[in-house]
Amino acid sequence: ADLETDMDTLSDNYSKILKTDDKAEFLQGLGKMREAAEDAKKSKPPKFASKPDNSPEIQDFHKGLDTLIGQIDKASGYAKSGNMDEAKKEAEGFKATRNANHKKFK
Ligand code: HEM
Repeated sequence: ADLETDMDTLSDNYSKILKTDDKAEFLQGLGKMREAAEDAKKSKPPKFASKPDNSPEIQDFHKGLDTLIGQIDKASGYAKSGNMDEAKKEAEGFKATRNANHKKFK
């Protein structure tokens, strides 16, 4: 998918997971977020469209997505072991990653 579509998928599922306390629904939403974040690595931010893949800008873009993926995996781990409170707390932390990366790349 293109970057905008991946971001819309991140956004839709992020709203869902913040609203639910249902473990299965939470994990399903995180799974879709993870796929979208991985897929986003195939694109470049429009403002850095002409930068090569090995440029500092694109490497830093990938690093931002990997940070989010790491947080998604942590939240999944908590949810799988039944600790929904910790899982939701971890998910709240996605916001800081989103905001920091949007400042640089959006
Ligand atoms: C929970 C995490 C995130 C959410 C919910 C989110 C959501 C969004 C949304 C709703 C948009 C606007 C899409 C549109 O124009 O239709 C957007 C754009 C964008 N986001 Fe994110 N984002 C997240 C994380 C990130 C991360 C980690 C990065 C980079 C490492 C990133 C980079 C961008 C860029 C470059 C755009 C502009 C895309 C374009 O203009 O084509 N986002 N994001």
